[in-house]
Amino acid sequence: MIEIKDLKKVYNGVTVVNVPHVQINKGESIGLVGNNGAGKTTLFRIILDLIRADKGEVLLKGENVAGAEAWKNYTASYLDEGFLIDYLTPEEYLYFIGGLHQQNKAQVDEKLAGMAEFFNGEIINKGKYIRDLSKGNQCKVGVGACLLQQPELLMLDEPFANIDPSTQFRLKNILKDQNKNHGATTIVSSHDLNHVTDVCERILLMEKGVVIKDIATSSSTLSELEEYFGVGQSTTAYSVEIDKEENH
Ligand SMILES: Nc1ncnc2c1ncn2[C@@H]1O[C@H](COP(=O)(O)OP(=O)(O)OP(=O)(O)O)[C@@H](O)[C@H]1O
Repeated sequence: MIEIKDLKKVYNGVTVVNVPHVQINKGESIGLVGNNGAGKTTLFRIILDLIRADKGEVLLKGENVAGAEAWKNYTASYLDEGFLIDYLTPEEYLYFIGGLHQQNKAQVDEKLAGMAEFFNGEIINKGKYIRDLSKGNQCKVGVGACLLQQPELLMLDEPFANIDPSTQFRLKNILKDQNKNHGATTIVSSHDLNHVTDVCERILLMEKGVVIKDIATSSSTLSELEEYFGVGQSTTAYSVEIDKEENH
């Protein structure tokens, strides 16, 4: 489905993406993790032809995304609020997106009805413009717009970051459903290792632009990632410091 070949992106003399080769097969669920500045969003942007690489290429179904159009028909993504149209209400925006995919109002309404739980009564017919929604509710609109498109490839950049725990739970079920029941290939970046290992069968770990680990998710993946990020370690060190201070 996706082949990344010899990809490099350089900003101000610093290589921020450097991926010699990664192949993602149809139907895979990919989690992209890595510390701040690791290059996750830049990689997403190159895959979506929002920015151009300095070297190399990204092929979707064998076609270089840079300059091609066909991939836009089967790819849906939400990276940030820049994907939305601020002066529209959510329903105006969602009808607009549905229209781009040859769906009439009734067809969009039917799909939106299926998203009612995910929207949690905060999105549709609330008399608010997208610009006035909270970041989390804007994210729901963006994800909703993706789902309307019934994409073969769904890409979400840090979708769990601003949404509440109930919505996180619902989004995880949506992602699993898209992947298992609709055959979608999903790529989700996240700093939440629990969510990403719960939802994704394969984890790509980026550091300084390089994919340094490519792991098939297993029962040990979460602890392996926690160890890499030093989550357990730093928590323990911090507790020891507190214990020391409390004993003085
Ligand atoms: N337009 C730009 N100009 C200069 N440097 C940039 C630009 N866009 C990204 N970078 C740099 O590229 C590197 C990778 O950034 P990127 O946003 O892809 O990381 P990330 O893994 O998504 O980080 P985060 O987890 O913080 O969202 C960073 O050092 C960033 O400062």
